[in-house]
Amino acid sequence: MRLDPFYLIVDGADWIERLVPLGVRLVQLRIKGRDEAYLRAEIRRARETCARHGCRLVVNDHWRLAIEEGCEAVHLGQEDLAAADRAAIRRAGLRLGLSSHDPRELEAALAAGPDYVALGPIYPTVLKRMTWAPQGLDRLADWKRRVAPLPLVAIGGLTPERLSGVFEAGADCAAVVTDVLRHPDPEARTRDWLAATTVWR
Ligand SMILES: Cc1ncc(COP(=O)(O)OP(=O)(O)O)c(N)n1
Ligand SMILES: Cc1nc(C(=O)O)sc1CCOP(=O)(O)O
Ligand SMILES: [Mg+2]
Repeated sequence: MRLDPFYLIVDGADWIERLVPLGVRLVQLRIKGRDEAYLRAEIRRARETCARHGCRLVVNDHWRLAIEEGCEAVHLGQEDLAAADRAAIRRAGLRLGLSSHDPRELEAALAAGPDYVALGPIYPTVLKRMTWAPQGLDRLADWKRRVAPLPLVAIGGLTPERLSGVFEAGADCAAVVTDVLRHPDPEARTRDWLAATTVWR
């Protein structure tokens, strides 16, 4: 699986309608704490928008809905993975991205046969409470050696200014939430990310 180097993560289909038309090629819909009807409607809208704009959509957590809505990819954390029906995910032809935060989780992720592996948080993140200290770039380089030839996604506290370090350490792709969604001008920041990742595309 070849990943675009810019992986935008958003919490609603409205964001996808705003930002994907700017040229985003890889987006994750990450919605927490909503009921199934809401999630299904959001996934459907996101899928339609992404299909129109040639953007790959990854659904976070909700693999059953992703299958039912004919999506292409899901991202699961370790607890999500333990509870998921991997055979059903594979039968549906879904691509699978997995989180990892330590060597034990990396081993479990690789054993599940993913299409990419994510490592985080590379830098401190304000998005969610994490029990792991920032991993840093040396850890990322170590992960690259263990994960290749699968693509490696870096996540956590990333900004355009931090991208060269992250890609030079071995990441194939950089995922972001806060730096774009909480920017005063998310459209302009999305363009900054697209420009900053051009050289890695
Ligand atoms: C690309 C990417 N990497 C890591 C995560 C985190 O997934 P998870 O550990 O399941 O945590 P939540 O995002 O569900 O809170 C991700 N979503 N995407
Ligand atoms: C959702 C998520 N998962 C992480 C992990 O390490 O698995 S770090 C993270 C937050 C990423 O958001 P931001 O770009 O705002 O720091
Ligand atoms: Mg999850």
